[in-house]
Amino acid sequence: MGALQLQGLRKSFGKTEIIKGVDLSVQDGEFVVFVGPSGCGKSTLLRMIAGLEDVTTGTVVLDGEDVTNVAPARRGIAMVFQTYALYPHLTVRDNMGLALKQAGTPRAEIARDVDRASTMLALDPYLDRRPAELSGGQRQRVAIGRAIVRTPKLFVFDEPLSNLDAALRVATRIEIARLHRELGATMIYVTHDQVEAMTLADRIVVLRAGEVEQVGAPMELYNDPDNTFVAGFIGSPKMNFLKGAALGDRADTVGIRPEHLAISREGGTIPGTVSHVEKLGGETLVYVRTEPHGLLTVRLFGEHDFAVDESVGLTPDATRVFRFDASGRRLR
Ligand SMILES: Nc1ncnc2c1ncn2[C@@H]1O[C@H](COP(=O)(O)OP(=O)(O)OP(=O)(O)O)[C@@H](O)[C@H]1O
Repeated sequence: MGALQLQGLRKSFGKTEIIKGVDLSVQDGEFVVFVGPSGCGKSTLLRMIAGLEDVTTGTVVLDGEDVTNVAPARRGIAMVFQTYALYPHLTVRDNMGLALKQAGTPRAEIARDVDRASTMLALDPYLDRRPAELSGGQRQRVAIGRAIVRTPKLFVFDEPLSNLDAALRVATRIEIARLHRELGATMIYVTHDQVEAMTLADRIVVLRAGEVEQVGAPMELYNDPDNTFVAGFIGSPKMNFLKGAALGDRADTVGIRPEHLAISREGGTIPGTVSHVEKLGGETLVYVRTEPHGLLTVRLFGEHDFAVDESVGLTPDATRVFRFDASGRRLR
């Protein structure tokens, strides 16, 4: 139940091709996250899977069935969006049970399924309220509950947490991870949030301008990126890119993560000047102006007192550098 194959998927709006040939196989029960810069086509791809957007060429296969031309409601896919799209005049209970009611499900069965979902999502105390009487996080839980009661083959989520404040985002993220474990359902999730992608995904799909750059488990992408794009996109703060020639390195570009760049007042391989310091509590980020590499980021654990305009030296941990050729491809 819930295996998905995308084969040669393409999508054009007018003359502009937005999705440029995507092949992807998602296993039953897998949690796959789409990430990529704004406008790269994440939502469009998700909407093509759900049937909300026509496919220009290619096929969508769900559970072994070609659903490319099947209407959204008949695909067995439940969708959760950034905006909750709840019916304001219906109670939480009725919002959650509506799809089942419309499908002609017997009343007792609806009540049982709604109760089960509401218990999973800790919504029991709110079943008789209307959406206006709920917080944003509670509303999003109702939208998720509405998806669960349909026992879909596949869940698709389009930035479901981006309207929530920081604390609620964390709580709801953990709930989604738990739901995935409990339901064992296939989930496809679009986000621009690094932490959501890293913590929720079994595999992350990195998209760039309508094409797949790399697919892999979060730590695989972090530890073994194929190119400068993936290396720069996965990880926050992002990887530093240095000029190989200036370091006497055979590579065009040398990548080093901020946590693998040592900083010292006594000097180092790369001289520079502190341009800015951010103390985040548990860690300190020091931004250092260098020649010819530009602004580099150093990540230190704990609190550190580097001052703006101070002269420092940076030294990359030689065992943690990534090498890339002039086209950005990884040299292994
Ligand atoms: N209905 C449409 N007509 C024309 N162009 C569209 C349409 N929908 C999306 N696009 C374009 O397709 C591209 C991809 O959009 P999409 O919403 O899929 O990107 P995204 O990766 O989800 O971006 P974001 O992270 O900003 O939400 C964008 O350039 C967008 O302007």
